[in-house]
Amino acid sequence: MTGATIWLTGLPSAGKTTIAYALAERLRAEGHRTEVLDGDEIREFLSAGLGFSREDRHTNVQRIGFVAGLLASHGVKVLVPVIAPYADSREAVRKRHAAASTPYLEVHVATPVEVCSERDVKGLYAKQAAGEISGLTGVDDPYEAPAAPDLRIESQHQSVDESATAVRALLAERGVL
Ligand SMILES: Nc1ncnc2c1ncn2[C@@H]1O[C@H](COP(=O)(O)OS(=O)(=O)O)[C@@H](OP(=O)(O)O)[C@H]1O
Ligand SMILES: Nc1ncnc2c1ncn2[C@@H]1O[C@H](COP(=O)(O)OP(=O)(O)O)[C@@H](O)[C@H]1O
Repeated sequence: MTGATIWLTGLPSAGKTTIAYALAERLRAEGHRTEVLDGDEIREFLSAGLGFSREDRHTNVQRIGFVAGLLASHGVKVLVPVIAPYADSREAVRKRHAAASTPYLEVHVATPVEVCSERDVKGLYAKQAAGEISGLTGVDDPYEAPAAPDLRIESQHQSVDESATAVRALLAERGVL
């Protein structure tokens, strides 16, 4: 079975987690070994204690990239719904996968910040607006959008099912399925 890391990058509430779990369910039903490395879970365990400074986000992304690469090298389809706001952090993960000849695909869930802040799944945009938190990605903290992702998803114009189908089609096109 061909393994791969599929990184879903984008702003909070863009739809990364929802798409990852929807696709994971489908891939598992088709018999593919699949894992989701959810940012929130990782921050509770593997990256416990890390915050949201540039340095901590970089460390978080490198740790997740390392684990994803290991799993992928053993034939697992690894879905990674993690913001990964810095281009150099993502590039380092991509390079390590390339060095190990492990497939790596980058999906930009490119939902505009206006839509994300309306969805506000975790209430973070409201908290930032109320001055209760700062350093929120895409609002008062940087998000460096990928210049050339393998796929760009505009989740504001499609259903979850359509978004998951688009990512699945990318995997098929790149010979990962
Ligand atoms: N300041 C700030 N900025 C961005 N996100 C914040 C922040 N504080 C908490 N959160 C919540 O933590 C989740 C982001 O963690 P990640 O590990 O995906 O981010 S990162 O790649 O390390 O930047 C992210 O999850 P998602 O909403 O699923 O993206 C947020 O809910
Ligand atoms: N096409 C779509 N893809 C993904 N999520 C969507 C889509 N359309 C609407 N949504 C909604 O947007 C929200 C995205 O939340 P979530 O997946 O937690 O975002 P993130 O993981 O990027 O923070 C969910 O409530 C989801 O139902």
